[in-house]
Formats: sequence, C-alpha cells, structure tokens
Amino acid sequence: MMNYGRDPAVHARDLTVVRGGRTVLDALAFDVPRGRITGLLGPSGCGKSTLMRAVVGTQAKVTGTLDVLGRPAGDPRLRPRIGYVTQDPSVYDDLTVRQNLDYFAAVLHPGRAARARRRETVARVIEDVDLTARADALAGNLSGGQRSRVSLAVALLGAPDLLVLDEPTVGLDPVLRRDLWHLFHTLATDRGTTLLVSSHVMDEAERCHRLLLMREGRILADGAPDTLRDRTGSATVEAAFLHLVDEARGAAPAPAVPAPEESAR
Ligand SMILES: Nc1ncnc2c1ncn2[C@@H]1O[C@H](COP(=O)(O)OP(=O)(O)OP(=O)(O)O)[C@@H](O)[C@H]1O
Repeated sequence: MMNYGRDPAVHARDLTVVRGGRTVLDALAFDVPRGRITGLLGPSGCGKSTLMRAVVGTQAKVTGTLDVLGRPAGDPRLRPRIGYVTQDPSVYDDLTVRQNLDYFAAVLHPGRAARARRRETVARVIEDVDLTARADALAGNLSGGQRSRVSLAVALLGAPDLLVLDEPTVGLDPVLRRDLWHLFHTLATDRGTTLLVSSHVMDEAERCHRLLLMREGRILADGAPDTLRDRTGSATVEAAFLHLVDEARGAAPAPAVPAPEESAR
C-alpha cells in the first residue's frame, strides 16, 4: 500500500445512505485528513450521526465509495483502529469508573499476560478524561458529563487511529468543554490521532482544524474555519454557515445580524 500515511483517514465519494425510504445522505464527497480534528457541523437531523455510523461501519444501506484508514468502511480489520462514542454513554451503572474500564480493557486485551498492560492503559485513559478523582465512584452516581467521559475513556483504551465522537460536549459546562477540546488537540498533535467530532454548536467549529458543514443530508462547505469565514466575508463560522445556506438557496444573503455579546469570542 503506497503513500499509506498520506491517504486521508476517510475518503468519501458519492456516499449515499437511505433510511426508511428516505435519502438521508445524498451523494457526499469529502475527505478527512489524518492527525487533525475535523468538525462535522450542522443542525439537528441533517445527518451527522448517520455519516458517523457509516464511517464506523454500523450503518445499513450505504452506497458509493467510503474508505476508512485505507480500507472499505466496515472492514473487520478496522474495528480495533476506530474509537466511536455515541450520544448514549455505554457504561455499566453498577460498576465503578475503573471497573468499567477494567472490563472493556479485558475484552480488548484478554489474558493474564496482558494484566500489567491493562492496568497501565486504564490508568492512562482515566487520567486523559480527567476522572482520576472519581475513579472509584459508581458510574450510576456520576453526572451526565462525567458518564460521557467514561464512554470516551473506553474509546481511548485501544489507542485508536481514528476517533469518531458524536456530540461529545453536549450538556457539559464551559470548563469541561474547554478541557475536552484541549484533550482532543493533545490527541491529534501528540499522538497523531484523527478526530471526527460532530456538534450542532457552531462556536465549537472554531476549535477544529477543518470543518464539514452539513445541511439536509448534503455537505454545504468543507474547509478550515478561517477559509470559510474569509470566503463568505463573515466574522464567525455561524455567520458563514448562514451565508452558505442562503447562497445554496440562491437567495441574496440576509443582512448580517450582530452577534449577541455573550457569543462573541
Ligand atoms: N429509520 C429512519 N427512517 C427515516 N428517516 C430516518 C430514520 N432514521 C433517521 N432518519 C432521518 O435521518 C436524518 C438524519 O438523522 P441523523 O440522526 O443522522 O441526524 P443528526 O444530524 O445526527 O441529528 P441529531 O444531531 O439530532 O442527532 C433525520 O432527518 C432523521 O429524521
């Protein structure tokens, strides 16, 4: 496999998904570069989760080209290389944080010989998601944000090359959101992990290296946040998004509305 390291982490052409007779993703073409954070942004229902499920290989009725880490999406050999965190945290409430991670680590690295490695890995991921102080708390007694961080820790156990995170910051306070974005940047920069992160909160877009702006099952635009702002003459990615929506409708863009004070960054 030549140029393996330079291939994009995800390569999609004419990617189409039909759900319940509806075309939910309509002939998408995009690439996700390696070792960078790509934000998948768009309103609720635009198809973000469907796209992520297609990438991790759990979505039915996918047609077109979809290559992930150099293999067709869904190839079983990709399984250990992809971490996927859905919007519903998959943790056992009657186990502690550490017990949850011990359990998933044992599935991933079974056997007595891997014991030291498991212990080390579990300690690392608990620290990564900043739950060391809560490691011995029952998952059922954690806040929503803490539970979703346990899910993220599970996804980090295998040191995946590609991390697919569906709205990881929903319901988190601003400090935790900032810390989580800091972790995403560390993973990309220090470990070379590729991140595909969805959000419907446009201000998170500014924290991504690259954006895929989605609407109604299509990619509206694709590029770095500053490129999208410059191209549309907008001050924020949110304004750029609205401009692109108007442009796609063929309408004259609506006059810019000044952003409220609290969303100014
Ligand atoms: N079984 C189904 N039959 C028909 N349409 C469906 C089915 N499942 C999902 N959809 C539609 O597919 C579209 C995309 O859903 P998806 O969950 O991917 O959106 P999303 O952008 O992730 O939204 P959210 O942020 O609210 O999760 C939605 O409009 C949804 O109504």
